Amino acid sequence: MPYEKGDGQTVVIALGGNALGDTPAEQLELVRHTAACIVDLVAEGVNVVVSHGNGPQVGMIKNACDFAAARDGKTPDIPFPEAGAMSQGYIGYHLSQAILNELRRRGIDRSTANVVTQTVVSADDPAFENPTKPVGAFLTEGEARAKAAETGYAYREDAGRGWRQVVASPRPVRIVEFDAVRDLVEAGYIVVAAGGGGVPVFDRGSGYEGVPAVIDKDRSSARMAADFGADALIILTAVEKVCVNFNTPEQEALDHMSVAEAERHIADGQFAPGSMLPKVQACLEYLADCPSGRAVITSLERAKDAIGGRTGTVITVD
Ligand SMILES: Nc1ncnc2c1ncn2[C@@H]1O[C@H](COP(=O)(O)OP(=O)(O)O)[C@@H](O)[C@H]1O
Ligand SMILES: NC(=O)OP(=O)(O)O
Repeated sequence: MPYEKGDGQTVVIALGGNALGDTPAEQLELVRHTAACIVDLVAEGVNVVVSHGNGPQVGMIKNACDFAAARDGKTPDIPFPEAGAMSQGYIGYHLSQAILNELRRRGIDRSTANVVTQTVVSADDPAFENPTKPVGAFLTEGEARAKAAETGYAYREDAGRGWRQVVASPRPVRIVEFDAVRDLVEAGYIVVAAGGGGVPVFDRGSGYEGVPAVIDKDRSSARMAADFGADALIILTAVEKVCVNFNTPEQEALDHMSVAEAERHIADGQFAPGSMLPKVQACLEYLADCPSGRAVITSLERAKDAIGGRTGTVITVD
């Protein structure tokens, strides 16, 4: 099936933690399923840009490097932005390989491109004063307190699930490699970009400089979707639809929200901070810049049906 330039809609997909898992072996297994869901869209003629999270992975890489350095005294210190770039390479490699294998299995003549991406953030972003983004593995409170004393890193309780290291999560201002991503998409590649939100960098005028932080991948995906003027931003997570009164007997799944309705639900505290709230906020950021667009939150498994308008929670301006 040869690629025809310009056919189909362009969508930016943000992959949640359930698409990747927590260990290399788990990830290699899970991305086969993830790739099948992505190639379902490619087969429908959709031009796909894929972004993904990296919280567990960047924490794993940084922790392994810190452990090795403390143990052998020879492994160099690996700064956080470098660990973020490594996480993009590691996850992008698995995703890209799985997509290529699925394309080959279906006889679709397309290829992938991974772009290790930098994202400009602002030095005066208040997020630097208040670390909120969980990275790495879950710990007990005792383990977290011991780690904090040993390393000076910040740890917090994460939604009743355990304790995790937290780092600053500044707002994405600009995707540095956006022009390259656009050219690759226009040339017919399935592009993996802005993984982990992109490595956060300051633009010092004289050059870029890495920053120890993790940008929310849904917000960077929204930035990229707006820059594309994409037909849709698709946020894939573990639930088919956004709910009000989530996890209560009154839970109600939403098929559609206007921006005004979404803002009302946010004001009512319907979406949990650190999980669903940033996803809905990312959708609103995309729609603010791209008012004719469509933002969709759904599960990985229902991505194809959601593109076809058959499920998911769709958010539009009206
Ligand atoms: N109002 C809500 N409606 C639906 N899901 C919600 C809501 N509030 C919180 N959630 C939870 O948020 C999760 C998505 O957040 P999270 O797991 O952090 O995302 P990611 O898929 O990016 O890793 C859902 O799987 C669900 O368990
Ligand atoms: N960068 C990012 O948003 O990662 P998670 O989705 O794993 O939190």
